[in-house]
Amino acid sequence: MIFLDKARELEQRQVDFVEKEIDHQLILNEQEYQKAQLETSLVEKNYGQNAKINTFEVDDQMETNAEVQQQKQLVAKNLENEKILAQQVETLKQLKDSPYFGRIDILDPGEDEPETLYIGTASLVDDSQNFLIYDWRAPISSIYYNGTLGKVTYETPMGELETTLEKKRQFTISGGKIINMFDTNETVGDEMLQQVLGEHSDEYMRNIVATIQQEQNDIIRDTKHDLLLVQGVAGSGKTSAILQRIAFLLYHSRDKLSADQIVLFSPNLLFSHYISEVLPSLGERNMRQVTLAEFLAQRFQGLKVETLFDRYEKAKDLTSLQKKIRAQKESAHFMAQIEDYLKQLKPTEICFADITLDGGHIFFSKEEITAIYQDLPQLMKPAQRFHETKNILIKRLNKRIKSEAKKDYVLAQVDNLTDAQYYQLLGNKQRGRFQAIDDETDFLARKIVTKKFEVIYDALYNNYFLDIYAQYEHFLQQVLPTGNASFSNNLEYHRIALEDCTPLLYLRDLLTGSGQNQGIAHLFIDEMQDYTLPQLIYLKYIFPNAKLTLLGDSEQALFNPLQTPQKLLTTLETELKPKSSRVVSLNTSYRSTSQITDFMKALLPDGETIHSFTRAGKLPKVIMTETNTEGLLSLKQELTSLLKTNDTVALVTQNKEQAQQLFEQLHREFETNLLGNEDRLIPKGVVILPIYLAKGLEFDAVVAYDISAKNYPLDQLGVLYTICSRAMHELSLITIGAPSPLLAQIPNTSYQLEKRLTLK
Ligand SMILES: Nc1ncnc2c1ncn2[C@@H]1O[C@H](COP(=O)(O)OP(=O)(O)OP(=O)(O)O)[C@@H](O)[C@H]1O
Repeated sequence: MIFLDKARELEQRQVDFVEKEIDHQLILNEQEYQKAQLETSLVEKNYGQNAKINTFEVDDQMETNAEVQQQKQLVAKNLENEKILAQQVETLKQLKDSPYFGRIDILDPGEDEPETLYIGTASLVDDSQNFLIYDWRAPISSIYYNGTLGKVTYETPMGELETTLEKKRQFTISGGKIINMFDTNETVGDEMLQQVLGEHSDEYMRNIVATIQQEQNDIIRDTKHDLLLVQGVAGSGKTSAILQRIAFLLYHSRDKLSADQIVLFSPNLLFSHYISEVLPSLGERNMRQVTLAEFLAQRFQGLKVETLFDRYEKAKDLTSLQKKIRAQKESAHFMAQIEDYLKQLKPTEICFADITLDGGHIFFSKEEITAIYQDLPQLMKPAQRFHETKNILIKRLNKRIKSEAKKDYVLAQVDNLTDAQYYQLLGNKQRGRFQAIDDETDFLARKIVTKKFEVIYDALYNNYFLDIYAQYEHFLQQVLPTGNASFSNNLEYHRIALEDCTPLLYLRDLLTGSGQNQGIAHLFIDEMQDYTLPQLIYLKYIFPNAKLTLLGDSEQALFNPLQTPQKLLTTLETELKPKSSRVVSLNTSYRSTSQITDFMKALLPDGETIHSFTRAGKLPKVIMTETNTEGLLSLKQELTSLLKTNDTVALVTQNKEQAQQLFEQLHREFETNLLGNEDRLIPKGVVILPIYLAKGLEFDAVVAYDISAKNYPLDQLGVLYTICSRAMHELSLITIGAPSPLLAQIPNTSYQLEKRLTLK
């Protein structure tokens, strides 16, 4: 005990010492920051004055332009500098509160004395280049996450190194004071994790760097594979792992990779907001984030794109023929059929469209465009041929601009230009500096005509001379005639079904050679079980240089059938053709108490593979009622009781309709928030939301209502499992009438049963 107190005292002294250094660096940084701010404002002021210089005389104008450009560059450089300093100040402030969370003592081969290293969210180096804190992403820090005491190895850019881990210590430091510390031989000890997981849910997800588990560390630090498939049970830290992985990748390829080259497809806007603070808390900029709905809406402007949620809501009303058609459109084979279709497509079958000028006057007719395409060598690929057709059309447009510019009406317009219009059209050119006066007139006349024909250029640029909808219909008529009616019908009402979106885009992009983004280096897809193979194939196609990290849990599949991780990997290897791939399974659920995890496990036929993390809580409750009135009364009582000890209580429903109904029934008595598609914030108190909006989220307590045989037949397993797995500390299920058969397989020791019987 005395020894422990002594050790703690020594460690607190070390913390104090580091804090002093942080204070010192903070003062210096803040001074630098203020200096940089002052410099920027001086340059800006100077820039403002220069910009006011008389620009009527041509020479003055040239001089001013050059000076202004120089000033502009200076401002940009200063602002960049300011941004870096501001970021450093921010990092130092974060370190000041909690400088580090780990310590390792290592003895390198040939050394007599072990070296002590402290590990935190960022590195801290003193004036003599001594590392007072090592960034958690540094190669040596991997020992903290992976190693148990004794001989260990770690990867460095120069290859694998060996050392001996003599001590591993974990800390909780807050406000510069050690709250808790202990030595451990485990990878990262349970005690600290229990403490973190026992806390209440927050508006934002937190980073997990202090307690990353070994199997999560494997995902975070994997730089070898082009396709990393993570299949993890609910709450196993998939989302957490990818966010730390992004921070890791940014750190490791600092000079080659920027946050803009990373795209994360997230399940909904609530989730996007929920995870938005993790990277900034690690001193990194956020990656680009998009939902599939946003991505598609951008590409189908003017059409209402069916969302995953619409698809889910209407799934129950589909006829068996509709289901069959949808399954065909959602198969990888369908994408292959598009490729085959294009290989044998005749030029006359390409659905070119007229390009018209305002007022409907045909500028390039579809016959003219078809003829151009037809005359090009047959050996060319469709995309090349299309591209060449476009080039020829642009050349013809330029020729037309040239000849049109000579017409009298245009020359008359040049004569009538005001001074301001004249200078605006001249742009960077200097008045009176053309070789001949006619050149200047010709230049201006062409500018006027170019402006007039801008719509034609836009149409060419955007490939509007291809009627892609007609083309897709033509394709459907050839390969899946039964699938054409619904597509055409939707189009008439300016709608498009989700299953038609990616095949249509793929057809368009292959035909026109457009749509690809070579600059994206990493593509992350969360909740990948909700994506169809054509969607994944298309995303891989448009981001050809991106390494893929796909995360999912097939048990939480709301839309697609279950698949084992290995089978899924084989399918993805065939369809996405990565150079190297790896599947990682995460089987421990960290989110929920062990009682809730055990309950969820029992729901699943193969649930024994799930491990619950040892965090104790109350048994989940199953409240059985017989009538709607009784069910509602029990629900109100349960919410009241849960609100006493939980910040956020979520009533998660199967669909939007149920959520709306419950909101109507509750909002007069409870401060209740009904969450919809466009919501970004999760308020405290009672929130009501359909399951597809709760994907990826977690709440202190979850209530599932009316878990009756009618609402939850056996095929609703994925939905019920996902609802239950959103709960961190408490879970209650209320049944009305005959309970769902899904509850039958749960041993009655796994929950607390309450029966509310009607007194007749
Ligand atoms: N190593 C860890 N240390 C601390 N907390 C962790 C760790 N791993 C996971 N958690 C916590 O467990 C919860 C679930 O994590 P996360 O949301 O990343 O899991 P998930 O696998 O994406 O879940 P789901 O698929 O159910 O949405 C979060 O609160 C997260 O902070």
